[in-house]
Amino acid sequence: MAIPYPHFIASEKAAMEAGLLSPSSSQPSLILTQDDLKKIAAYKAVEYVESGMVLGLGTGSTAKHAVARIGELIQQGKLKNIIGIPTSKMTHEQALSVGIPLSDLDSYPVVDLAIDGADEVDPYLNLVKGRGGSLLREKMVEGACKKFVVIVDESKLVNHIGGSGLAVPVEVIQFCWKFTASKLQNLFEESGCEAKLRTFGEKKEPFVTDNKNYIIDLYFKKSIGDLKVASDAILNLAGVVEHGMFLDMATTVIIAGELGLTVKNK
Ligand SMILES: O=C(CO)[C@H](O)[C@H](O)COP(=O)(O)O
Repeated sequence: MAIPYPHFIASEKAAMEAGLLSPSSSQPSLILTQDDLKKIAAYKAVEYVESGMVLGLGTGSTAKHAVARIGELIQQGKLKNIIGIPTSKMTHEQALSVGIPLSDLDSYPVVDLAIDGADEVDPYLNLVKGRGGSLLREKMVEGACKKFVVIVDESKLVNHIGGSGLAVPVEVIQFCWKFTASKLQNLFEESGCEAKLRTFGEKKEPFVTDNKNYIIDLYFKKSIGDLKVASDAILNLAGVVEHGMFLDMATTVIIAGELGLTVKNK
């Protein structure tokens, strides 16, 4: 998606660092893609990183720009003694490839800062995550961090979680997943909920997470209602491992959009 973007207002520094703007251009005039916006938000978030930090490394097409940038700054000697805690096997691979030393929550139970994308962000900074399938490890790592910076382009902003009509993912064990899916759907009957097993490929094989679980995607026709009540009800079902609503977890959300960067703090 190309977004016409004639006036770059708030994020010239981030755009320059992201290689999207030359320092010599006096009248910035850019056509930015959605991926450019993701990169700008990611580079801005990396400004929060300091040497010596234990860092939660998110997963997805936005977070991958942050991981690449952190690797670049380590290679340039501008960041030292960083320990990365990846939130997926994919991010683990990428972080190794760009030279970020890695560890895990067993060795580092307190994470200084995590940077990750999101699928939805509401006005209270509640999130939906996990459409990329990594919600369990993301919730563990991001739940252990002192500061959680979320990076999104403006297409991720919603008025109500689940209100976009797109998936709210729930990670479930494989055993009798149909039973769990029907329990989930019944929980939210009044919200017009449809529970669907996530599949991939032409053969529609079940998508299997890094933890060898399945994902049931919940689609809501009407409001989910109170998010904390919904969260507790989902987590109370045997067979459910975790869900993708990240309530009251983000401390900062960086949004890249048509008018530049917006930074929202809790
Ligand atoms: O939760 C996630 C993966 O489990 C991602 O952070 C989320 O899906 C956003 O991804 P992207 O930056 O590719 O839009």
